[in-house]
Amino acid sequence: MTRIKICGLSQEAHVEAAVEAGADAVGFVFYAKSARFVTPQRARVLARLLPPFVTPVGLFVNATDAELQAGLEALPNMLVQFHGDETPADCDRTERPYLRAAAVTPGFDLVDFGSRFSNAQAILLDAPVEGYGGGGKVFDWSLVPPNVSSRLVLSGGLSAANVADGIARVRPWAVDVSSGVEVSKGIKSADLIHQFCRAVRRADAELTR
Ligand SMILES: O=C(O)c1ccccc1N[C@@H]1O[C@H](COP(=O)(O)O)[C@@H](O)[C@H]1O
Repeated sequence: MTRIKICGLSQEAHVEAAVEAGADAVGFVFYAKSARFVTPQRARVLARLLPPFVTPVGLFVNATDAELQAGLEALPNMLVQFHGDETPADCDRTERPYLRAAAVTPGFDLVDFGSRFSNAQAILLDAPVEGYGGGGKVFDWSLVPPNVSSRLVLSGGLSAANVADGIARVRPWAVDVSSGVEVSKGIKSADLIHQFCRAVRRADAELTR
């Protein structure tokens, strides 16, 4: 079963929609330059709506120790997503479970990346975009080698229309979406969140037939 993360939430209604739709994780963007930025205090309010077994994820881009600490104080049970230029040592700073994002370009060596970030719970594959992420761009899925030992989260330009294809080709542990469930940059749609989660479930059902 492919796990689902809905990222970049800033409104109560969309956190509720993600939970109702069956998302396994919801992401809060602690990167001030993002259109989806929320303060740790706001994320804390939103995360109170989460039931057990739905994981809050805090997304950081080249954060300072103080920024990381503020996020962790607001959401002590969060999974950390490093989506910038962080080194393995940067990611190990918090001693917390984390996802490490990688921009996939021709020549990208996923095996080497996975062994450098061996403490990551999963490697999150994204397209190279300006502003580090959340660009709604799909990368070339054929660049992902088969049978990599790292757990993979597929992201980058996913939507209800293409997520089944992505799952069939990459066979990721989880998928992550932001732009593809928005009506405009930073504005989520409960309807699109539901459509996305239904498309993932259909894709899983198709693969087990
Ligand atoms: O969402 C953002 O604004 C963002 C900013 C900086 C780094 C990452 C960001 N989001 C992550 O980018 C990927 C792909 O998103 P999209 O579906 O293509 O819009 C996803 O992992 C988001 O969590």
